[in-house]
Amino acid sequence: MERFAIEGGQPLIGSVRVHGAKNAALPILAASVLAKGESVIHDVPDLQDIRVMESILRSLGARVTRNGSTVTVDPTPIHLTEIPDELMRQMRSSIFLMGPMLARFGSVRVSKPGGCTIGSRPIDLHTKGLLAMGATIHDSHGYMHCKANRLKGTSIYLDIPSVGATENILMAASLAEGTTMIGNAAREPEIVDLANYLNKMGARVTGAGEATIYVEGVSELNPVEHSIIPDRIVTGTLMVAAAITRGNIQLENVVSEHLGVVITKLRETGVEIEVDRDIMTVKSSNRPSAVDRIQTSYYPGFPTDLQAPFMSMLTVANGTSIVSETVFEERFKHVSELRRMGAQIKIDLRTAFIEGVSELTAANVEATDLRAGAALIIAGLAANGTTFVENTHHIDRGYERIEDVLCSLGARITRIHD
Ligand SMILES: CC(=O)N[C@H]1[C@@H](OP(=O)(O)OP(=O)(O)OC[C@H]2O[C@@H](n3ccc(=O)[nH]c3=O)[C@H](O)[C@@H]2O)O[C@H](CO)[C@@H](O)[C@@H]1O
Ligand SMILES: C=C(OP(=O)(O)O)C(=O)O
Repeated sequence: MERFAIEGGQPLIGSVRVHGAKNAALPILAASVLAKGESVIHDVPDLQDIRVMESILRSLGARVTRNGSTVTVDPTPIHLTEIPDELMRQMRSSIFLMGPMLARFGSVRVSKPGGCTIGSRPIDLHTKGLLAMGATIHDSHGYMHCKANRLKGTSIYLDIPSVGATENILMAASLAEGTTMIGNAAREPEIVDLANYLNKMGARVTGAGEATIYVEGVSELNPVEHSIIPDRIVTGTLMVAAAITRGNIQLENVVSEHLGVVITKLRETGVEIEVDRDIMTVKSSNRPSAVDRIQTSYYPGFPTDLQAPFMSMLTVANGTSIVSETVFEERFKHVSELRRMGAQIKIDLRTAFIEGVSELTAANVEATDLRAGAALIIAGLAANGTTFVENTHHIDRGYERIEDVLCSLGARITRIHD
């Protein structure tokens, strides 16, 4: 077991580069099986979830190598179509192999994916989409065996603009016969990055980033080189960390357009933000002001993945803030831990009322999931005393060596191996 020890009270100062986006790299690595030959993907963060994706690809027979942040995948030797249950259970994104494996090899056997416990997270929209394209899915002993000769393009309307379902259908449709229309599609920047990757491979995807996506299927895709977009959630997390510590940081490799609502809300709290091409400066010298309302939503709304980190900052704001979580049913698990540190938060169903206190106090707290863990680190950076955050493995799923990044900005944080 590992935990972080964070000595609070140091303002973050300096400059860091933001790594590539986990949520773009995962579907793109899965999509690499659609091509015949070696794909080269740059700026792939070295994270636990990415290592699991690499292990899944290897377990199927693919050759996967890493050199720095460049990952090369050659799916040519793939000879198995069953994803081992122990790998499926390690993360939600294991389900990303369903669409591309089915489209390329006509068969895939998967069990229910694991992932952060932030809600029920069904996969009905993924399976409905593939069924509509002509796949058969046989459920038995906890496994789903999916088969198809060649998938057929069709019109699919998603009840919810699910990121994962949009991506799975998009990948499957690329090699289907005919045109697929995805209505009420997710519009996240990671969808656009996946579509750009597929189009480089020879796919015909239009409308990615909009609510209706069209995919004209082709019979073959080619391996290509691609660079992953910067991680907007890591960027947002570091912005909030700078704000709560009254710091002054420069973030390199940022796409500010991906963070519109986050920048607006942070400016409302009094944080100064300047953008010069892909460099963002975040500066704060005063106690933040409370915000009237934050409501998580699908892109371009406020990202649910930044709800917990943002809430940490609001615990020390001047006034009462209101934060509603509409995407996942159980994404307030950080609240009880923040209360241990002196935060004053009341919950009414899916809305939190945060009455800002002048100071947080250090405590032993537990990361229950990835972003809850990030939120506790942020709280620890500002708290009086030394905070211990248990269960670092959740945080390692999404932040590459977070303690090194924060230490390079002047934080005092160490990883303890018990
Ligand atoms: C690897 C990755 O990209 N993860 C992100 C992705 O997760 P993920 O793709 O799992 O999230 P979805 O967009 O699918 O989920 C949104 C909502 O739709 C529901 N739903 C989803 C699929 C389905 O078949 N049926 C269904 O009911 C979910 O329970 C949830 O309430 O988008 C989430 C929402 O922005 C982010 O928090 C995750 O960081
Ligand atoms: C919930 C997240 O990831 P995943 O969908 O991989 O569980 C996240 O990145 O915050």
